[in-house]
Amino acid sequence: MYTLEQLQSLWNKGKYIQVLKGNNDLSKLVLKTSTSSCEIYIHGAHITSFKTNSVEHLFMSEKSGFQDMKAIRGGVPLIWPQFGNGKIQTHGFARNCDWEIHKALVDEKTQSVQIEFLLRNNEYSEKVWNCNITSGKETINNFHTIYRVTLHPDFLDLEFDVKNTSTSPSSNDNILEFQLAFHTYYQISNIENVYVLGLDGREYIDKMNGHKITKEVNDKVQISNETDRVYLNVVPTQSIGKNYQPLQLIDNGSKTSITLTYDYQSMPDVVVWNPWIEKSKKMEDFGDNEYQNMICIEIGTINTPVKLSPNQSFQTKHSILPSNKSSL
Ligand SMILES: O=P(O)(O)OC[C@H]1O[C@H](O)[C@H](O)[C@@H](O)[C@@H]1O
Repeated sequence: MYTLEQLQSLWNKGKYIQVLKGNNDLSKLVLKTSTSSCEIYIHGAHITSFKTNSVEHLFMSEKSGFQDMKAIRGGVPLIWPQFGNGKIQTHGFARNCDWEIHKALVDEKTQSVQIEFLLRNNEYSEKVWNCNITSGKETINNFHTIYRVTLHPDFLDLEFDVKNTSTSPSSNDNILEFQLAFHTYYQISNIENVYVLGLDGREYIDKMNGHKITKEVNDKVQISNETDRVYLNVVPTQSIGKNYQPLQLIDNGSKTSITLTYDYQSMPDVVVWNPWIEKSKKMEDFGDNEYQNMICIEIGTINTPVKLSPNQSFQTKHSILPSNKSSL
């Protein structure tokens, strides 16, 4: 475990990258370009702020704890290797543990700043997360995971790479199986003012209605009650018979929009979540009325987990592109 001073001497890069003391004395990285900024906690490799032209795009709960082994509420929690409930803790452990800083790069030509985090199997993961193997005996999952965050002057790139580092000779054994989601909380003027484009005609698992598979019939998806849906295969296809509409969050209150692009092959699912009134009251680390100022649009691979044989790798990418105010 590095001290703040050690992290600063290793990773500070002039005006572009600074390691600072964040909430509850946890260390955070502050990335800056001429027009944008981003803050990332080492705890969970958790992005807590992304601004372009001084406008904040991410919602953070005022009641979020910043505690060891707990997730931060808001920003971009990284959900890996499990989404929701399952064999290990809800939404996996990547959001609850400290990541290693692996690389820091400043590209003056493209005006971008990049941080690379690394997570490998560790004492904790080895205790809680075993492989499914065919030969009977359970073994630990061996993995090498890279999370790359690149801040550009007007958008943010998130890349996630996983390698199964098991040395098992049999490809049927030691399969690394996981789900993944970028569980992003967007800051909005008010839930009444927003809608999501790009989901029309898609099927979704409606977690508020017994996981019923339902077809989205709205061009504009608006939220007016507790919403918890996993949209499936949100991949552009000809069969829809309409022009391709990218996934977009429109806020008519602030007159802004955010376009979300992602690698459809590796991350075909999109979650839309808002806890609404009753659930907000039950969540300890979330304000009673904060549901009005956030919406989660989560890109991931949830319905079909990824399975990697020993030595196989997985790579994916997601970008968050805010518009200029004038574009609406
Ligand atoms: O409270 P958390 O573990 O962070 O989960 C918050 C929410 O995350 C996702 O969006 C799930 O679809 C929801 O079912 C869950 O309530």
